Amino acid sequence: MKKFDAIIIGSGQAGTPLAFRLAKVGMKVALIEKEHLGGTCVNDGCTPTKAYVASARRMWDAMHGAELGVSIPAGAKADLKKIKTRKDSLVKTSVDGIKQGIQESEKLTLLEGEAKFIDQKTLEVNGDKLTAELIYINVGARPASPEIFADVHHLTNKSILKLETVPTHLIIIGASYIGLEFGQMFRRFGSKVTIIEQGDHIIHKEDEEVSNAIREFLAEEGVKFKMNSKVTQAKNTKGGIQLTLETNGKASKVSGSHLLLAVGRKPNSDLLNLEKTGLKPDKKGFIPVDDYLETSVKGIFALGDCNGKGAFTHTAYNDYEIIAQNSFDGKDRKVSDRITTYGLYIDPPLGRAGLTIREAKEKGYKVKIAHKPMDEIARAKEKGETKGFMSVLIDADTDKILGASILGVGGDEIISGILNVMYSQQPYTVIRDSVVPHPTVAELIPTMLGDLK
Ligand SMILES: Cc1cc2nc3c(=O)[nH]c(=O)nc-3n(C[C@H](O)[C@H](O)[C@H](O)COP(=O)(O)OP(=O)(O)OC[C@H]3O[C@@H](n4cnc5c(N)ncnc54)[C@H](O)[C@@H]3O)c2cc1C
Ligand SMILES: NC(=O)c1ccc[n+]([C@@H]2O[C@H](COP(=O)([O-])OP(=O)(O)OC[C@H]3O[C@@H](n4cnc5c(N)ncnc54)[C@H](O)[C@@H]3O)[C@@H](O)[C@H]2O)c1
Repeated sequence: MKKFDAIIIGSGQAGTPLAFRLAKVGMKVALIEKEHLGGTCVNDGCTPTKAYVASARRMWDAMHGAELGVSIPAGAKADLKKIKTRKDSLVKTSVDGIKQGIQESEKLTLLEGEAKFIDQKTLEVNGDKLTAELIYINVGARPASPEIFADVHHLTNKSILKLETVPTHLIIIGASYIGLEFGQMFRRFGSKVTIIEQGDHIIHKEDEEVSNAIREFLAEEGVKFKMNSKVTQAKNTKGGIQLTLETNGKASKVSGSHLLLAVGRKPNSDLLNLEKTGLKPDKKGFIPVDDYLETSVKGIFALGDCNGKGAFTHTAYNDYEIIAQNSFDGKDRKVSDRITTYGLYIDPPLGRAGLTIREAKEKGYKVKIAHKPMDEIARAKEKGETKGFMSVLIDADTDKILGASILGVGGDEIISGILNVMYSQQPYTVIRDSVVPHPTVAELIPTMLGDLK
C-alpha cells in the first residue's frame, strides 16, 4: 500500500492546478490520469475547437473579402490536415507544459492508469493500491451515445478532431454548444451540414430571441436544421449513413457521409466503483457535493464537470480555486458565489452572464431590459459585422444587473465587463455613466443603458 497526503483522480482543469498547488505547499501528492494529461479542455475540447474556429474564420474571411472591397482570388480551400497539424501543435505545447511541471516537482507522482475505489479511502491503479486522507475526484465527462447509434459509424467531439479530409455531408445530432460550433466550422471548411435537434429551439437554454438569431445567421451560411426531429432508425450505407427521422409525426430520410453525435455528456463517475466509498451519484451520474465541494464522505471532494455544478473549463478551474484558497489562503469561497457565464464560440459569438429573461421571470423578478441591435452600432457597421444584438437584464427593484447576452462581434470578450460589475454588486448605472473608448462595440452599452425605460 502506497500512502500519500492527497490523491487526485483525473488531470482535468481542476485536478492539474490543484496537484501543483498541493505539492507546492509540501504535500505528497498522487495524480492519476487514465488517458491524457490536461483532460478534455486541452486535448479534445476548448483548445482544439477554438483553434478550428479560428481556421474556419480565416476561411470565411477569404470567401467574403469582396464585401469590404478586397478582391481575393477564388479558390480558397480548407486543408483539414494542416488545420489539424496546427491544432495538434497547440495541444502538444499545453500537455508538454504539464508534463514538465510534473517532472520538476519532487512531491508530485503521476500514475498513468484508471483509478477505482476498493474501500473508502483506498484506490487501485494498474494493480497498485494507494491511500490518502484527502481524495479529490476530477474525472470529467465523456460524450453521451444513444443506443440507436451503437451500430452505425459515428463521430464524437474526439474522433472528429482526427479527420484529415473535410466530410462531404456532415450530419450532426444535437443543436447545442458542440453541434453548433462544429456545424458552423465544418460548413465553412466546405461540408454540407445538417443539424438534427429533438427540441423546437437550438441552444435551448437561451432566450428565444438569441436562439432564433443564431439559427437565422447559421442558416444564411447554409447550415440546414431539422427541428422537432427524432431519429427512429440509423443504418450504414455505402457512402456513409442514412437516418430515418420523425418530425412532428412525419417520417423522412436524410443521408450523409459522416455523423457527429453532439447530444450531451455523461459524467465519468460510473468508472470509479463509487459504492466502495459509500458515495452515490445522482440520477444523471453527478457526484453530489456541498458548497465547498466536499462529498458526503469527509475528506473526499468532487471537482469539475463530474459534480454537476458547472460544465465549463472556468467552472472547473474555479472549483480548484475554491479548494486551494479555502485550504491555504484563509478564504471562504463557495460554489454558490459563482455567477453563471459562458461563451458560445460560433461566429459572431455569444457571450452570456447571469440569468436569461426566461429564468429571471420564472424566479419572480420584475425586470427592465436594455436592448441594442448590432446593426445600430457604428463599429459593427465599420467592421461589416452587424449580426446579433446586445441585451442587459436589470432587476427593476434594485437596479442590479441580473444577466446579459451579447450576441455579435466581440461578444465573447465584451461580456466580461458586464460580469465584473455583477461581481462587484454595483447597480447598472455604474456602466451607464462610464466613458468607453470610441469606436468600439462596447461603447454602446452605456448608451443602451441610458435609453432604459
Ligand atoms: C468539444 C468541446 C468543446 C468545449 N469547449 C469549451 C469552451 O470553449 N469553453 C469552456 O469553458 N468549456 C468548454 N468545454 C467544456 C470543458 O472542456 C470541460 O468543462 C472541462 O474540460 C471540464 O474539466 P474537468 O476538470 O471537469 O474534467 P476533464 O477536463 O474532462 O478531465 C477529466 C480527466 O479525468 C480522467 N479520468 C476520468 N476517469 C478517470 C479514472 N477513473 N482514473 C483516472 N483518470 C480518469 C480523464 O481521462 C480526463 O483526462 C468543451 C467541451 C467539449 C467536449
Ligand atoms: N463554448 C463552450 O463553452 C462549449 C463548447 C462545447 C461544449 N461545451 C460543453 O460540452 C457540454 C456538452 O455539449 P453538447 O452540445 O453535446 O450538449 P448539450 O447537453 O448542451 O445539448 C445537447 C443537445 O442535443 C439534443 N439532443 C439530445 N438527444 C437528442 C436526440 N436523440 N436527437 C436529437 N437531438 C438530441 C438536446 O435537445 C440538446 O439540444 C456542454 O455542457 C458544454 O458545457 C461547452
